[in-house]
Amino acid sequence: MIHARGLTRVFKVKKQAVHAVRGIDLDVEAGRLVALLGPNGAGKSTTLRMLTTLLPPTSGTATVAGHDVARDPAGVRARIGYVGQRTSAGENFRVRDELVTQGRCYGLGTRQAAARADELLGLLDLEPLAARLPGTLSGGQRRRLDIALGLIHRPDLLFLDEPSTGLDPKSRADIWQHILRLREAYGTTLVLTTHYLEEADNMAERVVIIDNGRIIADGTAEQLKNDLAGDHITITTSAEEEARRAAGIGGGDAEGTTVRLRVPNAAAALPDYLRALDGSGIKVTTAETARPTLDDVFLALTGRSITDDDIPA
Ligand SMILES: Nc1ncnc2c1ncn2[C@@H]1O[C@H](COP(=O)(O)OP(=O)(O)OP(=O)(O)O)[C@@H](O)[C@H]1O
Repeated sequence: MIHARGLTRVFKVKKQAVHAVRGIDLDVEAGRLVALLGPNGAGKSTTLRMLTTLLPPTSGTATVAGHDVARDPAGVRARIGYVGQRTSAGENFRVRDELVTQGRCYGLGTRQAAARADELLGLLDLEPLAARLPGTLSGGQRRRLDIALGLIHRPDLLFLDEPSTGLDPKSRADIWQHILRLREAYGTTLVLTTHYLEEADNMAERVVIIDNGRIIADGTAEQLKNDLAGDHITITTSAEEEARRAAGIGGGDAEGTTVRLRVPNAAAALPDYLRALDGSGIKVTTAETARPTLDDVFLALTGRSITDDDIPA
């Protein structure tokens, strides 16, 4: 469904080059749900905008839904839907009319557009809001309308740029429920960007981590966590001197009376570690294990947290 090679975009800002995307290779098979995860400014939106033909690449190639983004942008657009960060609904038509008008814009006949609008109103739980003006909808409801607008022409592939950003936790969960539901109903390939770690972790089948314009990791959340981060063991001791010794024994870091280790399988490693500490006369007061998060993966790869603000230009 997507085949991109060396996709690159450089912006010129006051004669300075901003390397937003630095040679991305990406293949996405039909029917997949892929999350592009990365900190602010990593290049996620720019990648999406190139794949959706909204922005020409500086170099590199991409075929999307069987059409080349540079040579046949109209062919790409006819087969994809795009839900951008800003709302796409206008203010003049009521919700259902907005959908029908959008369908007509995509070349559907009036009856066909109306039938499709009704189908999407049902799928996205917008039926009770069909006669409202978009301006009167809540953030989450508006987002659902945006998704319906992106789906009106039955695209094979839907791009969503930060679909849940700016929503409260309940509306975020609700948007995800609808995204998963439409995937089940239509088998649409979904490519979305997010900087919410838990969402990428829990919802996407595949997570592509982007940093500083490059793909730095690509796989299922479980694969990435197992291969790149490892589990954590955290223990506390009664004295700082004991913590330092305990860190030495386990190969971890001590901070005050707390020691953290990274191990491939914490549940299996903990009993041996505790025995070793006991044998060295170190008194452990608490011990716990934890699975890594995608932020641990990002940290292991870049030395930074994904929520850090200081992103290189
Ligand atoms: N039109 C533009 N002109 C100049 N620089 C731009 C433009 N669009 C993006 N950039 C720069 O390119 C880099 C990547 O931006 P992009 O919006 O793709 O990141 P992002 O990962 O989507 O971030 P966010 O999560 O904040 O949307 C940033 O340094 C940004 O400032």
